[in-house]
Amino acid sequence: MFILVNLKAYPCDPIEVATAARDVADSSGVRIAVSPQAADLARVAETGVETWAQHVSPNAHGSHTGSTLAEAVADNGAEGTLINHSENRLKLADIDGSVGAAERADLETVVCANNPAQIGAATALSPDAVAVEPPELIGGDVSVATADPGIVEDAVAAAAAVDDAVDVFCGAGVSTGEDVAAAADLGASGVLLASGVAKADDPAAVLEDLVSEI
Ligand SMILES: O=C[C@H](O)COP(=O)(O)O
Repeated sequence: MFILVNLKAYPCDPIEVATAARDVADSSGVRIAVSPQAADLARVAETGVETWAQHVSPNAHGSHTGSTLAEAVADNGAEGTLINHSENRLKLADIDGSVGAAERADLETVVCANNPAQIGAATALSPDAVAVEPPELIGGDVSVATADPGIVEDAVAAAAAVDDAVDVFCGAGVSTGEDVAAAADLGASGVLLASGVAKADDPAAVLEDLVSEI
């Protein structure tokens, strides 16, 4: 299982989380990545943790004020990027463009989607992975794998029907090792989570728990 921790715009210390994630990944052997604000990418990457961007623009170099270029995040240490997160939705053409931009910059890609139908469409764009996240469960206390296991199973089936080389992750409300194990049992090969770590008093303890049943 891949554990991808999105720090969103939470007021946490990205270096504290990154350092804890690096240490837990090293001691457990579990793949863990941290996705900070774009401005924090370089210093998070310097900790040695696998570092992901939260978004990349479909644009290439040029007159695109405010864009976050795939090349720029890669140059600042990112190894992958989220695309089309529920809190940063893109048009289909821009999702396609962002996947292409990420591939040009050698970034791994996870395209987020709300439901299995969107997962099928996202899979057709050939990212490395897709992530299903029911928006109503994001930021809550109940894991998607507990609250709506069918959506994870349906997302896995929807992706496999299009391209079984694309991995399927799930997210929303994931905060414990039990949640990660439940996601794996439903066919997910990774989890995308945020508040469980970013809002925790002790992020290291949460990360230790997250890997405890893998
Ligand atoms: O990117 C992460 C997801 O939106 C899940 O967020 P959450 O773990 O706070 O529910």
